[in-house]
Amino acid sequence: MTAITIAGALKRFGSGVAVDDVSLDIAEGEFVALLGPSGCGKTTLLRLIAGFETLSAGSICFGDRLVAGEGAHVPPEKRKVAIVFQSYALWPHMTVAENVGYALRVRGLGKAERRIKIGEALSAVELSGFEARRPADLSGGQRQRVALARCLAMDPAVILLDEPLANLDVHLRASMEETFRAFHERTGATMVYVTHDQAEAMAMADRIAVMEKGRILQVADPATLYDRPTSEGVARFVGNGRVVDCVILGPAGGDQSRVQLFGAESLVRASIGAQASGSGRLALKPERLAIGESGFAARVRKAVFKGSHTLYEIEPEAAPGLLLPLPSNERLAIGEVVRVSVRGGWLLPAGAGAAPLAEAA
Ligand SMILES: Nc1ncnc2c1ncn2[C@@H]1O[C@H](COP(=O)(O)OP(=O)(O)OP(=O)(O)O)[C@@H](O)[C@H]1O
Repeated sequence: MTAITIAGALKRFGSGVAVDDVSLDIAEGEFVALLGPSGCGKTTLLRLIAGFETLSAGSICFGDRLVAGEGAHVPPEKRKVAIVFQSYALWPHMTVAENVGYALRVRGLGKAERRIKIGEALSAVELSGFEARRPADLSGGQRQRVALARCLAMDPAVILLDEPLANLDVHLRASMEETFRAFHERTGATMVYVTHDQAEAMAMADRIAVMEKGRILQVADPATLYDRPTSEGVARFVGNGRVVDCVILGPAGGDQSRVQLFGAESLVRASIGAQASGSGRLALKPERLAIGESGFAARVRKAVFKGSHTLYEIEPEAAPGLLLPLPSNERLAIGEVVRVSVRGGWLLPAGAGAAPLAEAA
């Protein structure tokens, strides 16, 4: 397996910049997701890693080996990368075993060796016994697992995945997330996974790079991205967050600060770079708001029953026109005024930037 070092990667298409000065270190055996809205440059970055695009500036190394940049461009077939796309691109006339073993045959491996590698690869995706089936006789999820087995049999240094679950229905996606996770644990492969679906990225990746307009806004493990965003863009994009104005009253010990929010005082978490006083920007996740006895006053404006809970939209009395999502099991009437407390708001670092990123899907 191979570490990937991307340094100052730039990709221009004509006058447009698709990937803008991206630096990212991916450790050997790490599972990194590239997450962001449509057009943010994640597929282009993946294609640069694969070698399908040439860099306009910067460099990419696999381990110690320079594969792109400084006049070098190692072609895709020499990079030992395997790619899994949305469309599985299986040969319909070949059996599962033939599909998985095709590239091995082209490479000149003998029959016995091929059989072993095919067996191992199919076992890694839990498809042992499916060798003789044809793609038409498989479900969508099984086909995607054959595509995974095919790339595994190639013994790749790096596995790149471009929205591989986009064509599958919701139930299948959940079970395929499990398959990818198990596959990663079992193989220890270095994996880079492109998606615009944050739940998918959160469920699988060791770290997530959130991209916007060709740049990486933040790279962190899923919990850090969710709880400690460093920019307004990430705070909004991840976990359907909202960013609101508050007044910082002062530190409250540890990483806590006291803030005035919609006319009530709250304890929130603060980053090291957060200001000690003055006006601040507070990141709120819907499930960190709770209806109770204390807190700011807000009017219930909308209610959508979701089965396990009801998703309310509340309008703080101190901020007319601002609607905040709040999931709750309480039964509240539209128009009712409630008290809302903040549990675990996150005071953004000063200068976190107000660049808007498309709301999460
Ligand atoms: N071959 C190309 N020629 C010109 N512009 C391109 C080319 N490929 C990508 N772009 C542009 O580069 C930007 C980034 O595209 P890219 O496909 O990397 O985004 P993405 O985040 O993967 O989006 P999506 O999720 O929609 O696939 C877009 O503005 C796109 O139009």
